[in-house]
Amino acid sequence: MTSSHHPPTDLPSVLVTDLTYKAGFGPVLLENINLDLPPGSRCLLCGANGAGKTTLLQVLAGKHMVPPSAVQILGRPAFHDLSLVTTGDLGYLGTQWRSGAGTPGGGQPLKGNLSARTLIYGVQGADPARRDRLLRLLDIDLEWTMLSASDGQRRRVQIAMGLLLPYKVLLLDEITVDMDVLGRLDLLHFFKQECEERGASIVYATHIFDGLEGWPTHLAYMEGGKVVKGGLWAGIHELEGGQRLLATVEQWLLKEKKERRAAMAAGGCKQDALTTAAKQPAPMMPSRHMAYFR
Ligand SMILES: Nc1ncnc2c1ncn2[C@@H]1O[C@H](COP(=O)(O)OP(=O)(O)OP(=O)(O)O)[C@@H](O)[C@H]1O
Repeated sequence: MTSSHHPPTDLPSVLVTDLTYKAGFGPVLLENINLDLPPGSRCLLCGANGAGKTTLLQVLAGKHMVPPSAVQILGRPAFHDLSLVTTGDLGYLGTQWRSGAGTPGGGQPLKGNLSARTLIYGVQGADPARRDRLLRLLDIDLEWTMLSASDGQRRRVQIAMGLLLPYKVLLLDEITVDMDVLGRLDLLHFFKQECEERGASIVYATHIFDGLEGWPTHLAYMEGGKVVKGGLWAGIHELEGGQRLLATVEQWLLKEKKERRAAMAAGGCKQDALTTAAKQPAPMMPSRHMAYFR
């Protein structure tokens, strides 16, 4: 099946509506998130460690079940419409090596000492010109083997595999972290071209802001599972007048840290009570099932 089954429309590339998500019986990890990214968007997803960026990207990638109306990618429900992945329309590149590189649904660890050539030429349906362009861009030696390549070299091969098919929506989770500065800037430039020339959309989670000035069209800043600042880049008043991105995000993070510490100090007595309760012996439970929760 090819993406020609889905003719171009004016639909948003990514539409998230009142998304709240919790993992099984666990805590709420994402709360009341709204996001509307038209074709051609480049959205910078940022926030402190544990803010929920990876969780949100994984939900957008269709890895977790949410109501079809909560997350629509190209007008199709992210979890329920498998064709998003099988056509290559939706790509996901995370920090782990995934068997279906660049696509959700993988997750097997890399096994065997495969060469870059085997991996890259193994991606079915890739356009040879696009493949050559990516090999040049990422400066890949096809003779690299994955067990002897460096982290950055392995990452380059992974990125190339993930980009071989011309995605319409690409989700990136900290993928440039092991790359040298030149490789990183070249890649950012390539992504910008893809959005401007093909109308692709990218959501990019990162803590590295070097070279990002002028790159994003949208921002989503997360705190505790919520998007607390977001929308069109031009509409974010703190970033007006050439204010540096790093300095601005640093201020937001500092403010959040102070508020979190103040809340913890205020909740000290409550915490003590919880700790005391936790130290009590677990009650006897009559069934094996309930014993599981002790
Ligand atoms: N399956 C799960 N069950 C319970 N809690 C989880 C689960 N997955 C993630 N979390 C918690 O959700 C929160 C958000 O995690 P997430 O990995 O999305 O953060 P992040 O913003 O990507 O962080 P970082 O910048 O460190 O990569 C964390 O507190 C994490 O411990």
